[in-house]
Amino acid sequence: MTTVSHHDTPVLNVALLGGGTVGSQVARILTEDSELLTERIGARLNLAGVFVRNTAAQRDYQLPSLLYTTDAEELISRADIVIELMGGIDPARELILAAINRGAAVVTGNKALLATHGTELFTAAADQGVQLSFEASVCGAIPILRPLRDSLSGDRVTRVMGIANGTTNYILDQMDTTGISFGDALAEAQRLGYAEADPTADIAGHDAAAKVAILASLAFQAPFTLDQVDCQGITTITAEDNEAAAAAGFVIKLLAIAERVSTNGDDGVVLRVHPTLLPREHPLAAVRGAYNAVFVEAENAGELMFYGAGAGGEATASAVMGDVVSIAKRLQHGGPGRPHTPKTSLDALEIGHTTTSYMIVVHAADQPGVLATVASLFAEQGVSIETMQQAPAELTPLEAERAAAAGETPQAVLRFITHRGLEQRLADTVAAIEELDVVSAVTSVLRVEGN
Ligand SMILES: NC(=O)C1=CN([C@@H]2O[C@H](COP(=O)(O)OP(=O)(O)OC[C@H]3O[C@@H](n4cnc5c(N)ncnc54)[C@H](OP(=O)(O)O)[C@@H]3O)[C@@H](O)[C@H]2O)C=CC1
Ligand SMILES: N[C@@H](CC=O)C(=O)O
Ligand code: NA
Repeated sequence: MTTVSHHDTPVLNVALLGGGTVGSQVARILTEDSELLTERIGARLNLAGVFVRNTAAQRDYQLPSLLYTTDAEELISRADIVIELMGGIDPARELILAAINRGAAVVTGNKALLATHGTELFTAAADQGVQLSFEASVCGAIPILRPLRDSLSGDRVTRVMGIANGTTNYILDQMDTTGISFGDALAEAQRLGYAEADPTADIAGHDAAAKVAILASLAFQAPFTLDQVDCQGITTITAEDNEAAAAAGFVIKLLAIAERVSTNGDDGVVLRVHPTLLPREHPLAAVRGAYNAVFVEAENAGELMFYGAGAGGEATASAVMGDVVSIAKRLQHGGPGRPHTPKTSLDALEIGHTTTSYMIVVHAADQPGVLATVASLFAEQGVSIETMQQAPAELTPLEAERAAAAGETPQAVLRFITHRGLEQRLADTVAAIEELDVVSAVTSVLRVEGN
C-alpha cells in the first residue's frame, strides 16, 4: 500500500475512524506536525479520510470537508494504518477486524472494546502479522502499557493500583475542594472532553474496570475481561461518606486494583474498582483533576509510579500518535513488531480472596455494652480494629426534641477503621453488625488503601 510521493518520500496512508474529542486532535497533529513526523518516520503520513456519522458537523479541528466520509469500508481499503477513535463495541469491532484482515495496522483507544473482545482482535492481528496498538486506551497520555509489556517483561508484577478514570477523579476532586454538586462537576467534565459518550461508563466504574482488565492482561500476561472485575462506581458516595472520610483524615478516590493473590490454595488475580479511602498524605491523594496515576509493584523493580493526564483530546492524541509513529517506523524500516498474545492462563478470583481494610460508620444505641457487642463481631470474624472513635449522633434540635418525646435511646456514631484482613471476613463483619438490634444503621462502608 505504501506509495512514493513526487519528492521520493514514501507515503503511508492513514484512515481515521472517529473525528470527535480525540480524533480531532489526532487530525490536527497529523496535519500541523506533518514535517516533524516525516522526519522522524522517514515516510509521510497521509490522512486519507475521517469516518464520522455527520460529515457536515463542525469539528474541534476542521479538515477540508472532502476528507469526511460515511463509507468506512472504502476508507479502510486505502489505508496502511487505521486509527479507531469512535468508541463503543459495534461497528468499531467489525471495522477493526476488517482493517486487520486487509493487512492494515491498527491503533485504538477503545478500552470498552479491548476489555470485552480483546482476545478475538489480538488473535486476528497475530494471525495476519499486523500490529494492534492501544496505549491511548488506558490512562490517556500516560505511557503505561508499553512499560508493562516491555520494560517490566523481565520482572514479576505483583500489583497494579491506580486512579484510571479522569472524569470521576475530576468529579471527586471538585466536590472535595470546591463543594460543587455531583451533577455540575460531571457536566464540566463532559464539557472538557474527559467523559465517555455515555458518562455512565465513567461514574459507574465500567471505564476504570475495562482499563484494569487491560492493565492486568499486560501485567500478568494472561487475558482478563471486564466481566471479571468487581466494580463499584462513585454514584453511591454520600455526603455522609465524604464527612466521615474527611473527619478521619482521608480523601475518597476511585481506585482500580489488580493484584496477584494466593490464599488457601487459590492462585490468581483479583480485579476490583471501588471508591477507596486514602490518607491525605498518600501520593495518590495528591492526584487532582482529570489526572491519573498508576502504582506498579514488581518483585525486583519494587514500586513504580506513572502519572499524567488521564483524559482529554490533546493528551490522549499524544498516546495515539506515539503508537502511530512506532508502527509507521516498523512499516518503513522493517522489524518484527510485537503482537500482544498473552502467554499464560491465570484465574480471576472473587473479590473475597483479597485483603484490604475497611472504615465502617455505625449508628447505634448510646448505652452500656453496645460498643462491646459490636466489637465482639469483629473478633468473631478475626478482624482486628485499628482505630475506633465514638461521638454522639448529631441531631437537629427538632430531631432531638422528637426523639426525646418518643422516649428513644440516644444514638452514638461509632467509626471503626480495621487492620488489613480478608475481604470476605470484613464483609461478613459488616453484615453481622447490620443485623444487631442496637444498631440503627451502618451509614458508610469504604475500603482503605495506603494506610
Ligand atoms: N475523551 C478522552 O479523554 C478519551 C477517550 N478515549 C477513547 O477514545 C475513543 C473516542 O473518544 P472521544 O473522542 O472522546 O469520543 P467522541 O464521542 O468525542 O467521538 C467519537 C467519534 O466517532 C464517531 N462515531 C461514533 N460512532 C460512529 C458510528 N457508528 N459511525 C460513524 N462514526 C461514529 C463520531 O462521529 P460524529 O462526530 O459525526 O458523531 C465522533 O466523531 C473512545 O473509545 C474513548 O473511550 C480514550 C482515552 C481518553
Ligand atoms: N472517560 C475516560 C477517558 C479516558 O480514558 C476518563 O474519564 O478517564
Ligand atoms: Na496511556
